[in-house]
Amino acid sequence: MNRNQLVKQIQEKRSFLCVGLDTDLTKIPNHLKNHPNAIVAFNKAIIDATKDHCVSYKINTAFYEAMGLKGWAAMEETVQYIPDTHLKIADAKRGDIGNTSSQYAKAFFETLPFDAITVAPYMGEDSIRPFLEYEHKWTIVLGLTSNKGAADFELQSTGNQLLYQKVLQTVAQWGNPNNLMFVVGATQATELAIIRQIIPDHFLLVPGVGFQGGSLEEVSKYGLNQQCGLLVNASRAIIYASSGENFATEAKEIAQQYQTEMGQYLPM
Ligand SMILES: O=C(O)c1cc(=O)[nH]c(=O)n1[C@@H]1O[C@H](COP(=O)(O)O)[C@@H](O)[C@H]1O
Repeated sequence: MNRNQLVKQIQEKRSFLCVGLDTDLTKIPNHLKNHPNAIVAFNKAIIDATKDHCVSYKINTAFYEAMGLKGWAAMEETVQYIPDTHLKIADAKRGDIGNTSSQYAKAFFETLPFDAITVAPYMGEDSIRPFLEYEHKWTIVLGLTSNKGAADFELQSTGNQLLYQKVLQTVAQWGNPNNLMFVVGATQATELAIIRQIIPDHFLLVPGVGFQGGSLEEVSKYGLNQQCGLLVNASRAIIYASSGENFATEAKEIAQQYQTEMGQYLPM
């Protein structure tokens, strides 16, 4: 999916919501737990219920990898079920020497039909290049993350800027706003004004609203650009909105609430 297609989806739906499929067998409703393909049944119901209110789905691969072969199969079936109108993100946080990153890129962009993958920048340019070589695919590099540990490295000073700012500035030169996004945690909304000075045009993937306490209003205030430029992710707040048989209806309700609020903030 290219940038124009993504922006068109956002305009049409008046939503920049990304639903996170962090599906955990221990947290899905009891009535589904004995289903022979429980994770997929849960994900399909969530996708059916929320697809009109979001423009993207993010599959956090850890939740699937933790289940071994069955989990990997569930991930494959889930990503194939996501409509092509929606940006399909593999939240895999990969990155290794170039030779190995090429295999990660192949796994998620060729073997699996993802549009985007999250990547850690620590190993530098050659670890990120193989992902950027794919046309119409997106590399989403960790910038300023939502967790407490962001203070350990990302927020440390390196001369006249913070480390995460150096990452944004440097990585932005390796790609362009059509194939590169950055992760910025919603809990870091006040930094967004500075971030927009460094990368005014790029899309940002912003997790951390809902359970982690980030504010959609703040994120929108400081993070929106003329083409929206934001994908705000919520996982647990949506998919576990209810642990009862009405889980999909409740998920839809929360997704719709996000959509309505986003519509009020969108500049276009
Ligand atoms: O890359 C991510 O998606 C990510 C980066 C970050 O800084 N913080 C963060 O929470 N995430 C992911 O975003 C999702 C947040 O989930 P909820 O807190 O349940 O909405 C999880 O899949 C996290 O792994």
